[in-house]
Amino acid sequence: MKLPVQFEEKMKNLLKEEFNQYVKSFEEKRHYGLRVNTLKIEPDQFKERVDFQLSPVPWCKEGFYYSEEDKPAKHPYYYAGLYYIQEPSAMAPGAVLDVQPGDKVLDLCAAPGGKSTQLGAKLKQEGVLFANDISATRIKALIKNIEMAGIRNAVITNETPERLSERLEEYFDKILVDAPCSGEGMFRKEPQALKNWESHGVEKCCSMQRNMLPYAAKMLKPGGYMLYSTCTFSPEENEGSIEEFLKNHPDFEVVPIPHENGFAPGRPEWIGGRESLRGAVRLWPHKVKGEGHFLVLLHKKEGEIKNKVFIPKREVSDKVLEDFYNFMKENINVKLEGDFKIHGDNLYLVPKDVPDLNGLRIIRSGWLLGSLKKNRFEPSHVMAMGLTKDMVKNSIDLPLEDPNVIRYLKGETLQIEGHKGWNLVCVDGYPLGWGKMQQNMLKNKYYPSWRWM
Ligand SMILES: C[S@@+](CC[C@H](N)C(=O)[O-])C[C@H]1O[C@@H](n2cnc3c(N)ncnc32)[C@H](O)[C@@H]1O
Repeated sequence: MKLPVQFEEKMKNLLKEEFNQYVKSFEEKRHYGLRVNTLKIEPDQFKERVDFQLSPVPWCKEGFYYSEEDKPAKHPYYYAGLYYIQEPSAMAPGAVLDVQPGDKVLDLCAAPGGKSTQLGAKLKQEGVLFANDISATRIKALIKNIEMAGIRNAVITNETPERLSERLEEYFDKILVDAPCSGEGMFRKEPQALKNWESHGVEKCCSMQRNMLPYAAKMLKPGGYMLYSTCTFSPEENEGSIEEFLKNHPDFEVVPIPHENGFAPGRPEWIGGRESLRGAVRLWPHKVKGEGHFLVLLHKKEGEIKNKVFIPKREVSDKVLEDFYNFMKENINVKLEGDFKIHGDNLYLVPKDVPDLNGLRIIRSGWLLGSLKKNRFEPSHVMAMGLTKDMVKNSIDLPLEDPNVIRYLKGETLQIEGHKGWNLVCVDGYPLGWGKMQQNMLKNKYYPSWRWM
């Protein structure tokens, strides 16, 4: 691989005798990874069900390397949201940030959602995940990935960190800032990263990172944790951006991340930074089976919350929800508790304790249940993905080898027997979407834009 001369020279100066080993890693094959979605299945069960050649990623207990021949993106279980295809090093930030069910979590730079889906799984549907990204195009993949994963407690926003911070001051327990960066760690995985490096230089990225970090800090509760990560090697964007941040935020300190599983320490000496930055982590492609990454965990000092965020009472009248309640009575075995919200004709279940967000660019206010049409409720594909088979009255459970699985995913009508009306179509018990049964024919309600091609 031809690396930019300027980049090679810089890395040679930094790494000295280690440089040869480092640069040799660019000639080696990249590693492929997938992360099991524990909202749907446990890793052990998953391993038994698939015939991929899996071996564990040391730093992420749900993460596995797979072989190039496995093709996991072309498997019905992928469509059922049982796993997310993720570069192994990219699993590290979500593994290190200790998210607990019930936490309020922000993923500030979330698209396409690799880390959001990981954090969402850790929340186990309790608490709230705010997944934000500034890019209106990249956010489309974020929506799809969160919805496919069956995360019911996510709010998706398309905002600047500054505007978010005006409304969500001291609100979050945990924040991930997976910052835009020059992407040097991705040169081996994505040749496009080399081109981006030339247009999105280190300097430009530093300024974006240094600009957003104070807003992220403002949104963190006293006593909360913030994880900053990049997929680049440049000291300026890593130890440098954090040194700059810590200079202006004495209420934050570095929490050392254990240097195990091949994790190498931060290098404060490269930017004349404080010693505690050695507690950061660098993932080097010549030391781990994965691409280049940097992570640092920061803790905000304990203290009183000065800015209590106002949580409005959301009430939608039973009259408006009548068709929805009728649908629930006929089709769903559980009661959905919480606040409902209507946008246009879309009905959402809003996660607990979400503040008033009026005026912000909200892409999803919570779990999109469906739409209130004239005299009926139409459940959404997103609702199907967030359900389990035992939550519905009627389902059609197809075994993996049944050709109807692929037919369903292609959007075809199925000649099949089942209960009249709405059915949750599953593969081996895992929901794929809705179908509506009419006289031995299952009308396919699979999302047209997600179809198997
Ligand atoms: C490294 S990528 C995030 C990858 C993502 N966390 C994942 O795991 O899939 C950085 C993201 O930051 C977004 N971004 C850039 N500037 C931003 C800003 N000022 N506020 C929020 N997001 C921003 C980009 O659109 C990009 O999607």
